Amino acid sequence: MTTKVAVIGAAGRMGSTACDAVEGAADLELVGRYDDGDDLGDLGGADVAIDFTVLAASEGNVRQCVERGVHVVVGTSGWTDAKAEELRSEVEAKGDVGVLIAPNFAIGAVLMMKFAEQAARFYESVEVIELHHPRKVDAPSGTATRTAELIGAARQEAGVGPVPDATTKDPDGARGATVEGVPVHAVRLRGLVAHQEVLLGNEGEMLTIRHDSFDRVSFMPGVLAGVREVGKHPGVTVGLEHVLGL
Ligand SMILES: NC(=O)C1=CN([C@@H]2O[C@H](COP(=O)(O)OP(=O)(O)OC[C@H]3O[C@@H](n4cnc5c(N)ncnc54)[C@H](OP(=O)(O)O)[C@@H]3O)[C@@H](O)[C@H]2O)C=CC1
Ligand SMILES: O=C(O)C1=N[C@H](C(=O)O)C[C@H](O)C1
Repeated sequence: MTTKVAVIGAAGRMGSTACDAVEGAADLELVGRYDDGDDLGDLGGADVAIDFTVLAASEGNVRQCVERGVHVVVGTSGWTDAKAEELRSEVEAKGDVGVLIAPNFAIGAVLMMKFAEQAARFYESVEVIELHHPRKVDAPSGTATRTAELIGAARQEAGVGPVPDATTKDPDGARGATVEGVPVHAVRLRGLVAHQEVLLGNEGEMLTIRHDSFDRVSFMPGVLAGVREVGKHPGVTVGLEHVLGL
């Protein structure tokens, strides 16, 4: 039996790659492509919808899918824990419907976040540098934000104090954004796709954890795993690691 899939944001960079991936999978059938201004209607009878749009649109798209009893795999960045929490009771009220929100579908990026979370408690200093293509509209990236949240929580749990930093003068924000106490820096550079480094430092040593997506196909095994698994996870799940059993 095939799973029917609709893609929202289908003309975009990720949406079009996801359409190709669904069409290339023998167990999946692409039943709908939706973009800005399209009525989602019954989503072409889809079992699962994939959303790669912008946050402002994604929130409404997800709610419409849930209302229709369609599972959703969300890749759009900007879904904070608080937003996911707001959605939780609405999704749970629909019984079996599953919503999977993944800041990053690349397997290596999921591992990078996991490794950074594990390393966090051992280091005094930590900084996140995310590097992306210059057409990206949001900064810092969803992946960098999630990474910093995981690191911040691990440091807090272990009782690690604030990162040492003597800066008292930074009128132009050269030290970057601060997410959960972790400095986060965003680079936008022609030629890049999606990359991130987590730098962890102690007296006399540094650990660098780096992941590179050189092509958007890198996200597709994770997207397809999400499509296949989301129905087995009723409610709201944040992070592909839960689907991968990490
Ligand atoms: N989780 C992950 O692994 C990854 C997540 N992303 C995230 O996915 C999102 C999309 O990225 P990307 O594909 O590069 O961006 P694009 O701008 O290429 O694609 C976004 C698409 O969504 C469409 N869109 C905008 N508003 C709506 C709406 N209301 N309903 C339906 N479609 C709409 C846009 O149409 P139009 O151009 O006409 O406005 C466009 O076709 C971003 O948030 C990005 O950060 C990206 C890569 C990996
Ligand atoms: O916009 C992108 O390209 C990406 N967005 C996601 C993010 O914000 O983390 C995932 C990946 O970094 C690519």
